[in-house]
Amino acid sequence: MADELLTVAEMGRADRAAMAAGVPGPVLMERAGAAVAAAALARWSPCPVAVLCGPGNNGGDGFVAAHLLAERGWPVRLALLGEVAALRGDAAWAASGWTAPVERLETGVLDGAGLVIDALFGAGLSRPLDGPAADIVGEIGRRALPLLAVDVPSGVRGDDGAVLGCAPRADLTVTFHRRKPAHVLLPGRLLCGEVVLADIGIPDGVVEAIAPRTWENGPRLWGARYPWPRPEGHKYSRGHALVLGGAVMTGAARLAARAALRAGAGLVTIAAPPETVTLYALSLPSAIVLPAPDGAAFEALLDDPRRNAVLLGPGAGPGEALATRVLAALARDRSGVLDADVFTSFAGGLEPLALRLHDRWVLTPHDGEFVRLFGPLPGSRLDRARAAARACGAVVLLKGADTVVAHPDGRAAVTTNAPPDLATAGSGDVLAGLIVGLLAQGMDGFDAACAGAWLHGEAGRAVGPGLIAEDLPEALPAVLRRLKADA
Ligand SMILES: NC(=O)C1=CN([C@@H]2O[C@H](COP(=O)(O)OP(=O)(O)OC[C@H]3O[C@@H](n4cnc5c(N)ncnc54)[C@H](O)[C@@H]3O)[C@@H](O)[C@H]2O)[C@H](O)CC1
Ligand SMILES: [K+]
Repeated sequence: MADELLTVAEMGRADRAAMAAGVPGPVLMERAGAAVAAAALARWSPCPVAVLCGPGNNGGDGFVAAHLLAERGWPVRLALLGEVAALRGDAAWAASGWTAPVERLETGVLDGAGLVIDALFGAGLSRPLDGPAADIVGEIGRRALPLLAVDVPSGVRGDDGAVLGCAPRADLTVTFHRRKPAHVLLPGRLLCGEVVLADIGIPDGVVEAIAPRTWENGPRLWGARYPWPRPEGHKYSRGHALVLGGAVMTGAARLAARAALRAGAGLVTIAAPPETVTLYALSLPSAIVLPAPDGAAFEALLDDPRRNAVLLGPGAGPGEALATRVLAALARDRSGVLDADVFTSFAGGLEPLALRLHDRWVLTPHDGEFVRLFGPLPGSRLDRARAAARACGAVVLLKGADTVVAHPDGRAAVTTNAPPDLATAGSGDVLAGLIVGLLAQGMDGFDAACAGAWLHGEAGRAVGPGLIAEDLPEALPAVLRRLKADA
């Protein structure tokens, strides 16, 4: 599938499994270095190159790439952090193939360079850059030199994309066999630039044996289960979403309801305060709008099992009334989405939710709402979303430029297609609507959250700068046409 994301430890297992399967380490390194050289040849015209090698196998890749570029007539200078004699294993083997001078790692090696190849640290980074490594990274930035990073930009932590101390901004990063979280989570993703994934001959069966639990979000993950309308279908077979409408912030539920319809829900009902029924009805002819003056009226709407998916939160106003409606929805066998004001209504009191939630429910907090409900959990966004999903029993979609979807069973997907234009009022309401619309059609919680997040990103890219939330549902038909064409 190649959308799996391997942790640094899993990548090490893959390397070892490949060697156990008869692919020697030097062959892996030779192929890695060749992929680096090929990427440089493809992207840049011949120019003086400064190859910066670290003391481990990342440096080994650099030695191989330097040798291959020099063979193609590129002027190459190579600088090493540490001594050649200190190199071990595959890196020592790679260095033996470099017969030109090995310079000390100092900023002077950058003089006249048109390209820098950063082979200082990769999977073995274990602490913030310091000393000569930090100095030369700073100088590369000051000189704004084009940079090709080997595996990851040095200083970026493979498992979460965090920057330890400092790290250069790469134009291109060549990584091997499978991408790591650092290539999709921020800030790592931004520092990597374009990521080239190179096959270094690790047998595919190796990944199956590792059975990774993290993917980059995309149609290959859930497309086979996308609920396309069937010829024999009708609106009642495409589910019925119930959206709780607010009395004041009516736009949120209207955006969500429209998005749910665009996502393909057969019917959408907005449960509205009586005084707002006309407003909702006028703005959404295809939605059913029913008055729900109190909790009992809302529960009466919930009691109809055809209303199989429920969205609560957007524009509902935090407090006891919303909490009561949420618990009423959870008391019935429904799927649904909890968003926005729900997290304030249950701030610090996850227990009542966790007792009733299951994995056909999706929570869609942004960072602030996440902390309000789950507290300041440690670790990366992947770690935190996973911990929250495990704690509450529902799928947790932690919104951001690198939205993470996590299932209570440990699966997680990172979404990388969201443009910054999506950071606008109402965008989250549309996302919640997309997800409840997909749930209504029978997608499971993890698939619906992943597909919703991806469609949301694609709609955002389709509209682009100047985007307002109202544009997003309208952009969906074109996105779905492309999704269907590519299926
Ligand atoms: N067969 C394989 O495993 C392949 C690996 N590939 C490349 O190898 C690197 C991983 O190499 P490794 O030796 O494990 O670590 P690094 O080269 O990333 O780090 C070297 C070494 O540096 C020390 N160190 C860590 N952090 C710092 C720091 N901040 N300052 C100074 N020194 C530091 C630590 O001791 C590390 O061990 C992987 O990224 C690939 O590029 C091949 O490409 C494929 C086969
Ligand atoms: K590197």
